Amino acid sequence: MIIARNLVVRFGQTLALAGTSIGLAPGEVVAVMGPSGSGKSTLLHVLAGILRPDQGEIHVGHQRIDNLPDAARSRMRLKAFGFVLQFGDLVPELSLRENVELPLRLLKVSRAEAREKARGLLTELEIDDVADRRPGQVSGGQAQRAAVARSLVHQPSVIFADEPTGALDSASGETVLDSFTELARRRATTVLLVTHEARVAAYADRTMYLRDGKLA
Ligand SMILES: Nc1ncnc2c1ncn2[C@@H]1O[C@H](COP(=O)(O)OP(=O)(O)OP(=O)(O)O)[C@@H](O)[C@H]1O
Repeated sequence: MIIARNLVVRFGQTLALAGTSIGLAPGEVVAVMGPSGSGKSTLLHVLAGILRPDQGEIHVGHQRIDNLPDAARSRMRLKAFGFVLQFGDLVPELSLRENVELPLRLLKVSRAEAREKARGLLTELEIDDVADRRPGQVSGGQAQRAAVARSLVHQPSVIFADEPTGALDSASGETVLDSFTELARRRATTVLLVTHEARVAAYADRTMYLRDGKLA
């Protein structure tokens, strides 16, 4: 699903990625672990087309993405990728339901169809009873489950998750990870899971270790 070769990213004197190559198969859940500053978030941002590498190539399916113009990369991100970040990153003014519908609305799916697709996921993630509340009016675990629903609703080919349960206590973190990985596997969605916690990486099919910008 994703093949990246010899990725190099520099921030001034810092070599954040030092010639890293990685391949993710369709439907695979892969964890990337490593100490603080080892380049995990940089790798995620580069693979997701948020950050352009200084060197190297990234292919998603049959398309090379690292050399696409910004507008084309943004469109591809919206269509083909989903994201779950540490603090959910939900729009605070919208209800959980509207947050989950958002990727579909941005892709010009009708309101009725977006509502129907969101409804299914809100039910599966057991947050349908709080779906009309805003992120500030629900628990951290419920908000993270809404972020998971939002990442899946447009059936992306890859979901990028950066410390998705880092802000939760371990019990709510496990509930979120259980449903996230179960739903992603059922839909054969590839997941790249960045974490420094072994108990989070345990949900993946395979774990890769980054150290000083290189995969071990
Ligand atoms: N925008 C930036 N400007 C300058 N240096 C940066 C920037 N982003 C990352 N770095 C540096 O690049 C290296 C890799 O950072 P990165 O955030 O990818 O690590 P990480 O493994 O995700 O760390 P953590 O687990 O602490 O989030 C670090 O040395 C970091 O200080």
